[in-house]
Amino acid sequence: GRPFDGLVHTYIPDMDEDKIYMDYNATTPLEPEVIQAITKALHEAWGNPSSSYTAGVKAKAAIAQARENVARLVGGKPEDIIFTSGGTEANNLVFHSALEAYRESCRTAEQGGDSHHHRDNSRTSSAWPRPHLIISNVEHDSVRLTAEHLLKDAQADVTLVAVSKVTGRVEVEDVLTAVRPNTCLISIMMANNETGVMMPIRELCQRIRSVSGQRHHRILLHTDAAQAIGKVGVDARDLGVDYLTIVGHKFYAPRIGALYVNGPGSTTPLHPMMFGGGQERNFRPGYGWRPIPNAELVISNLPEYESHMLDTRKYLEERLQAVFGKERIHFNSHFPDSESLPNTCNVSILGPRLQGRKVLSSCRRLLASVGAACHTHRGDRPSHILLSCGIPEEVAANALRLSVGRGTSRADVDVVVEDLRNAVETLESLN
Ligand SMILES: O=C(O)CC[SeH]
Repeated sequence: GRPFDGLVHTYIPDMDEDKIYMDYNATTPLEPEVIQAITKALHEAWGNPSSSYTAGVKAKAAIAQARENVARLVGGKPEDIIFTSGGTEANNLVFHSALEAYRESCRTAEQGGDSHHHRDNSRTSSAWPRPHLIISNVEHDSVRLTAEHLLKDAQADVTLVAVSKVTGRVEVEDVLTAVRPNTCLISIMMANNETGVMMPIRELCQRIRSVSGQRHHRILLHTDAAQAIGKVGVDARDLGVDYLTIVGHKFYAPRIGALYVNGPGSTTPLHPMMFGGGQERNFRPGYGWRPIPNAELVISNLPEYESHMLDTRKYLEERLQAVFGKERIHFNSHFPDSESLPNTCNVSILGPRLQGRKVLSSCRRLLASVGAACHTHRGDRPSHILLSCGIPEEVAANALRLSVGRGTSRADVDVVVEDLRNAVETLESLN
């Protein structure tokens, strides 16, 4: 791969030498140490972890080590970590568990002799209101579409709390206003994948817990931390969440996921969506890849990663304004009153011929996106996330999402800005 700046041993495998990757919010390459650890595990720890002979014992030990690594990464205990196939499964498991917990609390109330609620083993007796879910209007599709499905399937009522067009984030008061007696889950992402804006999760959890005492139905709290881990500190217990979603392929690990649950099945409800061979204490049976050996890399290097990515992103923004002029550059990820991820620059180069996809396809070296990778099917429509944040349509249409990584250098930024300048010149010279 290309030489890097020496900060970390990161390289971009299998990529043309002259390409510059700036789409780290979409996915990250694996660290060499991770590839080595996986290769080692494939050679030595291939056994069934339930088997008592060496290969099985080694496999079980590898999983235990990965679980401990992930627990340290998010400030939990190893028993709080449930491995999943990815972030989507982890998010779905949260919604499934929250609805099951709500139904159980309804049945418990009925069994308490509450006569006017007739006994009914259907999912929720008609006497009880449907469970109510609260999410934001800028969530990842694995949260938004899960909630949408439950609404369409008449399994739950859903409120999408709109982010503020001033701060780009969900405001705690607006979430509190949306709470109902039948609210059973609030799921708000820790940081948005397109704007990089961080949500006030800690304050939200504190305020919700302060009102939960007098309620019949517990409000469970979840945050999808996929975009935050590896970029900023993530401490589930400090945040005060019941669930926290972890995704490996956003911090140079394999494409697997995990769910932090504060005391799964005891302090916090967790109900399996699948049944089988007992893996993951039956919360999530079935074998999948476990190794996230590079948690130590994040734990010991996070301050350097974070400051390097912030420095690189700020340099990128300076160079964009220097080359295109401040009046032609609109930063869609600048919300002065909000915290944001260190690595994310969502920018529009203003002009009638400079739609994001056109500009990117005219670039020779830059590899980036106009928004979430899973929204590519939306064609040229501006990102609904940017529109929800109050970005005008003609500005959102020109959005480029530039997300830098641990190994992105200032030299890479210079190449990318020059590439963008050439692309814009070409597009504006077309008659
Ligand atoms: O934002 C991205 O590209 C990753 C989630 Se689809």
